[in-house]
Amino acid sequence: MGKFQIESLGMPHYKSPLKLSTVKGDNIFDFVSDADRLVFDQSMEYYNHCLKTGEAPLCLEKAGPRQDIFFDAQNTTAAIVTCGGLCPGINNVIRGVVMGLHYFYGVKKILGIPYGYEGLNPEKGHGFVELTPDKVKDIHQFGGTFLGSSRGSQDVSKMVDTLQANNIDILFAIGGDGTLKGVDAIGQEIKKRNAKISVVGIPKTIDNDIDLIDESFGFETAFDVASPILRDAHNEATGAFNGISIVKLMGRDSGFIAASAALSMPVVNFVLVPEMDFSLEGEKGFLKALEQRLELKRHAVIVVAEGAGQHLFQEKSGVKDASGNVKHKDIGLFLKEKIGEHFKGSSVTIKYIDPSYIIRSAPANSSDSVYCSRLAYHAVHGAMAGKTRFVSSKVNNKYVYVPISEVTQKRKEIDMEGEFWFSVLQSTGQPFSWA
Ligand SMILES: Nc1ncnc2c1ncn2[C@@H]1O[C@H](COP(=O)(O)OP(=O)(O)OP(=O)(O)O)[C@@H](O)[C@H]1O
Ligand SMILES: O=P(O)(O)OC[C@H]1O[C@](O)(CO)[C@@H](O)[C@@H]1O
Ligand SMILES: [Mg+2]
Repeated sequence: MGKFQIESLGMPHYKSPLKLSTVKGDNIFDFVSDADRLVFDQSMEYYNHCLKTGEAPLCLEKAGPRQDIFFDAQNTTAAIVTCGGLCPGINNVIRGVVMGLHYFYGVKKILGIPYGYEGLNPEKGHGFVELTPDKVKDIHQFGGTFLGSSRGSQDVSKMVDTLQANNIDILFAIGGDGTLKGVDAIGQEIKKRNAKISVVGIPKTIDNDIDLIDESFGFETAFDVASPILRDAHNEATGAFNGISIVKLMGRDSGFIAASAALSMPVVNFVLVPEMDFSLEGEKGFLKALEQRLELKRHAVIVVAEGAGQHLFQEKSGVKDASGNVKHKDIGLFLKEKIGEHFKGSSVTIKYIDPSYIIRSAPANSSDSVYCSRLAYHAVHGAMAGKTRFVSSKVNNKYVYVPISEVTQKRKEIDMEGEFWFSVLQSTGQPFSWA
């Protein structure tokens, strides 16, 4: 199977109940065909490479409703699970999937799986929640997840047993890299058993660290919530002679939230992210740069991502969460302590702000709400067509289906040589390099 080729459960043999068109110009949306593809790498360099080598360009399958579908909607049971940390917009996605299944296709039975993959382990005794349009119609107004979530591994084989025992035909998993690896493993087990169950991922993480896709839903809301906190941190810093505000923002291994929040509220003087190597001491160290900044302006705002500067700790964090993710040492408090020691004896006021979970438990902003609905509808169309082990996503600003295995190979990080990071440096005025 070629790269980016979406796996299918079999020949679609039902006609879609959607009254769409197949001709252009009639003002009715056209069904999307599996042959509708979009070139992945749009650079001139890649175009020239393809011309030179005769290679066909790598393409992604366009998302959208198919004319022929795999599942008989009347007899289809779908299920939705949400796993990992909270993220703005989860409820919008749940709502969108339920509405799409019910109103577009007429699917009658939709089950909510409580508390993440735990809910697929009958020994936990969580049961299922029956989801109807009436039950989910208002949930987009709230942050969090209507279904509850969890971390921690579950036996893949047992989870597939549960799907089969409950005649579930489609599983929608809303989650980050771990969830997507999990649902891909479930998909592989389903394939081994030659069962006809479609598994679909909808990438969720405020860290925005899912590879290949433009952005994960909820990320924008997260830095939107962080933005006024930075404004206020700036007020605190300017309110004192040599005032320093340190704000720690989430971002386990990628610093997108810290960097985007700083760009959205351009009062930040230093952004420290996990992708960055920096030292505290020395002529080119962070403390020297901070000293120079205070000398010049008498205040400074520092935004530090949770996973930044872990190399500065003498001992690595040995602590992991239930899913095996490393729980990083507290870089915010560490910085506060080191800055305090460095400026000991001089008149410096340090304010430390840790908004922590506040940025991810908020409801989705308008832009994320739009995004969540569209991702959910596309997930429904792909699943009903019998596609499996794919994520509904946006790449190069277009809605596409991408094999889950392609987005879970590595984590997305800020490119330190890229224009995005350069814009952060232009905004903060911090040194381009710490070496
Ligand atoms: N390779 C895997 N196979 C099966 N299940 C997995 C795998 N990796 C992770 N999981 C499961 O996926 C679930 C969610 O994983 P995790 O806690 O890492 O959150 P996440 O989806 O990555 O979201 P977040 O962005 O909050 O980290 C957990 O129940 C975890 O055990
Ligand atoms: O404390 P929890 O719920 O395990 O989650 C913390 C982690 O989850 C994230 O918010 C991603 O979902 C990370 O930024 C953070 O490191
Ligand atoms: Mg994760």
